[in-house]
Amino acid sequence: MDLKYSVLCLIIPPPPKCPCSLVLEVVTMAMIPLLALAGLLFCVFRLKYAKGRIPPGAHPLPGPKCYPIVGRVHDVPTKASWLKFYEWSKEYGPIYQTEIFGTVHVWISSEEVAHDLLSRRAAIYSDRPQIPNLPDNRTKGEYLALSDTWKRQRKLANQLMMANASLHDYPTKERDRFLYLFSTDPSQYREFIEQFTSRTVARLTWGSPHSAQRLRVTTAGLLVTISPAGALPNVISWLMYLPTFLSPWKQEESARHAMEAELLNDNVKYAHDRIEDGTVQPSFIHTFIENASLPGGNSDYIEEVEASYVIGQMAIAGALTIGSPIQSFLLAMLHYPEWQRKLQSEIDRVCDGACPQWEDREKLPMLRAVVKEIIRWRPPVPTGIPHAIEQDDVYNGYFIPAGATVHALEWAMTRDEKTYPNADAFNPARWLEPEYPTYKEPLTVHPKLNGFSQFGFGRRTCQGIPLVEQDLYLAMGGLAWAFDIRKKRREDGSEVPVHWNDYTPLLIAKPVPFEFDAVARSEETKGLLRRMWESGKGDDDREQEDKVLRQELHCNVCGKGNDTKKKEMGVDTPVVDDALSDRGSDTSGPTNSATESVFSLGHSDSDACEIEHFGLSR
Ligand code: HEM
Repeated sequence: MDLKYSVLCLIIPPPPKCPCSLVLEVVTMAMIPLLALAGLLFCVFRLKYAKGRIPPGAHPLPGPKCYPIVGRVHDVPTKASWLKFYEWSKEYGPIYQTEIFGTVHVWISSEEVAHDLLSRRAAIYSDRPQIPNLPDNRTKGEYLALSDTWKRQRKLANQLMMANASLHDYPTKERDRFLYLFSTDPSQYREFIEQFTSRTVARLTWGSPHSAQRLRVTTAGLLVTISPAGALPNVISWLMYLPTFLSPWKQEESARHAMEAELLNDNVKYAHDRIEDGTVQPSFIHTFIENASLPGGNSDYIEEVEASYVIGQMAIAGALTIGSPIQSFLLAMLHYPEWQRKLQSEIDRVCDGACPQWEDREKLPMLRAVVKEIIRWRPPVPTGIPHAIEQDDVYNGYFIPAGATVHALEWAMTRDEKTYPNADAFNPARWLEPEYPTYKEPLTVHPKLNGFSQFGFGRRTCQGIPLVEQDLYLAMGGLAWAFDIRKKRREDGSEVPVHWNDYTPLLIAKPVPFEFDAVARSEETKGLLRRMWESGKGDDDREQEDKVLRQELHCNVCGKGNDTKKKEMGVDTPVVDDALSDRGSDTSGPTNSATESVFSLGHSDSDACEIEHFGLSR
């Protein structure tokens, strides 16, 4: 409970209670132990039932000894849980199981086993588990669940991606805008990166970046909702049976869900309005609406409201993920300056002093190798996105019960020394030189992201790879072209240390903040960056630009005007409104406990500040 509230309660006695609320309180108090007991019995029953089904000759999977009911929950750290699961894989092998509160979790740490099960036996390994804190994720059809639904929805997502395969010039425009903003204040790197990824995907999905900030808020909330380290019911699953009035998690999720629904509806309406006034821009929603009106078009098998969720999930997935490798890139450049120099010299030679464009990609294998190596070195989804198995199965003599949650442990796969010698080192050469097992020709095509283990297995693989590839290539290429990224130095000349592998704990892991200097590589670059912002900014940036030029920035919530902000930053640089939020990477969340939540409704000043900045009220 809030400390201020507890203190207030001591000073001011609460008002006398009405009989109705007393009855409610008594019923509530009586229900909690009953629900707890029912939950525990349910867990015991599920596990006993699963064990009773092991066919003759098969054995349970190896794994750490599990205690009744809780399993090994006490052993799983809230921070960097993937390191613990990786440690167990070294002890118990490439496939092992743990139990947590009645659910069997199967952990796969070898690509070969993942392909054997998730790809070759995809017919029974392609379901998604229920997310306890998102209880209707499997039934409602909003989050790609249940086989008929996800097959239909994936088909639509593929069609929309193919119809917009060029991605138009959205990634380039947004990259150009991002580089300039970054040059104004590199310490706001998380904010500017999140703006870049959410604006790009908002343009691609809805034809305009105007709702990118709302997308970030609802996405931050969804990440907490679905992450094991985000909301307690995801660990203690029987908490999902608490009625809404007793469950703060359900209350938060339903507020977030309402905001998400509003965002999706607004964007569909926006597309219809722009079609009507003749100013529509290419996007997934536009493709859907256009096709739906054709005979045999999309509306024959999918309704607009369902399509708005398919498209919305693409927007959410895009806003959630791509920022992680861009931040990891900055971290890698600080630890491996020699690779920064090599990358810069490839870009300078091939592009003749210009910023790399998507059309240059065939001639820039090192840049593509850096992109892929960043994802290998610091996997953005280190524990993978779980599948669920629909029928009992036996693999190499081991029994895997129906309903088990199956995790492709991406972190462990990237540490496999046979495939990635000296796996802890950031080494793009492993994709470029024939002596490495991962080398593949021709270098005009390889390395590329398609087919990489880090985007999943079987029928549920990531559907956003073309966008990831282009966004990362442009952002990392642009940063290397424009800046020298260096460790910060204190007044006495000593270096400010930068962490090596300290990442946020939610499903999408991002580096915790670190300090660095980013210096434009030449005076000419500075001028070019300003001109690139001019071409990258959208109509919606006019207001922001006015503020930049007039230096009239002001934070509505914390009350800090531009002077205060400039003083804090110690510089005389223009900043934009968005940049005032101190929660740039909150899609990954600062939590280090399963009970702390990034998205605690109205709980912290910075939440309130962000919501106000984004023009939201809940
Ligand atoms: C660095 C960026 C990204 C990474 C590392 C990543 C990784 C993943 C992984 C591991 C999965 C689960 C695969 C499986 O279950 O086997 C997944 C699913 C998915 N991704 Fe991505 N992703 C990224 C970006 C994106 C983007 C930009 C989009 C959309 C524009 C996207 C759309 C999706 C969708 C829709 C699914 C769900 C597919 C399903 O459930 O059938 N992802 N992604």
